[in-house]
Amino acid sequence: AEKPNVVILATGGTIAGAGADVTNSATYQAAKVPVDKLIAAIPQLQTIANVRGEQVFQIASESFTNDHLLTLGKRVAALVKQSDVDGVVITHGTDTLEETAYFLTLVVHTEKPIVLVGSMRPGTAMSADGTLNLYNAVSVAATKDARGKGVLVTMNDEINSGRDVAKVVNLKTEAFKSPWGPLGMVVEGKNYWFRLPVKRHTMNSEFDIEKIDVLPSVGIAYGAGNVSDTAYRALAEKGAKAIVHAGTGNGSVAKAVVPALQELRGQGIQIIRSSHVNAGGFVLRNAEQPDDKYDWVVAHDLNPQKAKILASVALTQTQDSKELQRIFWEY
Ligand SMILES: NC(=O)CC[C@H](N)C(=O)O
Repeated sequence: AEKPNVVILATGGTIAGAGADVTNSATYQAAKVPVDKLIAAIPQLQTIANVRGEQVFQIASESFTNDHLLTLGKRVAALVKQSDVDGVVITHGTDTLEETAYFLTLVVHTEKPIVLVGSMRPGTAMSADGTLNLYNAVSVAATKDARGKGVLVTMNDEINSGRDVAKVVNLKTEAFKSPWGPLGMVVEGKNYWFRLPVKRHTMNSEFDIEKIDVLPSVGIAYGAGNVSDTAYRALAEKGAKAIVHAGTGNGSVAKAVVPALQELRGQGIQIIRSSHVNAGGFVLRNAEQPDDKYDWVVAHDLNPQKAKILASVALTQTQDSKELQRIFWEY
């Protein structure tokens, strides 16, 4: 049989990082090594697929903007339409990898595998994890088994859903976890699957990158003890169309903040209650706060940064809070 064709879109991050010494596992510069060098370092890639690379960006992922998301999304959407492309791998910094993975899950209409991958150690370090992670990502993108399962993330031998995986530990190579468990494992270039995502994604999404040219501004403000309403009001003043409340516990909102959020909702800004508990928040509607009365939205199980992505994608299509809540339940 002919080998599948896999395109690697490189965006930077630690997987393209370089340090001064082999002992530098955490002190290094991200986004240094070009994609052709990453590919050339793993000749075994060519035994599983015809692999070619494109350098889309060369940045650390904390500097991703909405414009980067749109540029990358449109490139992925164009590639998956080509008959000579069977799968796409995206190398990415790990800090916002979960945001990009979720964004692509929402807006790219394809059954072809799209796999995001990063690393926790630069390629110059002892026990660098990038080569195996990239080999695994290409092997997943090259297989028909990965089709129709939504955007995937391969790190540390696990295959996770791009929808719910998050970076939950830094420094460790087991940095990425989904609160609902991995979809599968990849071992010696073979993938083994155990579950499927049930939320709407890719082919079944009502959103389409080809119809999105601007993402509305959505801000995140953090809940903690002794919090004030300053950050919420500042985001509103700078033109946020929605504010994600990165709340404590079940997205709870401090007494000092509730009046500001009621007022901002009155001005038309959408208020979205999420939770920043890091092993997986789960916000219940009308539990901690009377969301129906205040006309607020709850983020379901999405962490604040994923809630921000879904809100900005959804706001390209609706300004209605009920519709927004439906979208937060379905995606
Ligand atoms: N491990 C990493 O990739 C982190 C490096 C950098 N902060 C980034 O996200 O691009």
